[in-house]
Amino acid sequence: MRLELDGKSFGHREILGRITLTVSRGERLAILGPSGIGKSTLLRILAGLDSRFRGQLEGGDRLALVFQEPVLLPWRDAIANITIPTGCDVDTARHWMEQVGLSGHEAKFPRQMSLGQQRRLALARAFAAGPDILLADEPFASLDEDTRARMLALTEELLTHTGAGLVIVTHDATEAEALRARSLRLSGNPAELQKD
Ligand SMILES: Nc1ncnc2c1ncn2[C@@H]1O[C@H](COP(=O)(O)OP(=O)(O)OP(=O)(O)O)[C@@H](O)[C@H]1O
Repeated sequence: MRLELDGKSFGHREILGRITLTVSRGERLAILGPSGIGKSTLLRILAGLDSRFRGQLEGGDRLALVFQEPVLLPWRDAIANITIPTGCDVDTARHWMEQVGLSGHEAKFPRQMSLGQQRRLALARAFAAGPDILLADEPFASLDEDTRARMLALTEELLTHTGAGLVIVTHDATEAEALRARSLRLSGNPAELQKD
């Protein structure tokens, strides 16, 4: 995918300036920057969730999204939480649950799972969609250190295994390192991207 952004504003406030970004399969990119600078706004534009910007987005890639909140279907069990949104079959859903270490939890409802397990389920759902590029907005925030380290290692492994590309928004440069992602930093007003 390629984004050529000339600018993005909310009302009269110019949030993002000129930004050019290209990401393909196998490439990993981390977007760093302080709270409120426009990281999530940029990711939403890349995801096609916000089309009210000046510039051009060239797509064609299959995308999957992971957010800070797992955003699961509360009245469906774990397997259905993968099959319904992705359209994959039950065997594929089981395979991805196994990949993220959730074998045996297939019939559980989200509320019966810990936050770490729910996040892993959201990750399994994302990979079950067979994405060319995974777009992730702070998916490891507010996890305890051990769970965070395990989730980072798991995500790195699955990216390598599937060859999917990554754009991750994070406050934390160590996450970019753990994921072997190239770091770019949003700064300025309106914000632009600089090499970290
Ligand atoms: N829908 C909206 N309407 C108006 N202003 C918005 C909207 N969404 C975001 N903003 C503003 O745009 C700016 C950038 O927000 P954004 O959520 O992209 O920042 P962020 O870098 O992701 O922050 P954080 O790290 O805290 O999540 C903020 O000042 C925010 O208040």
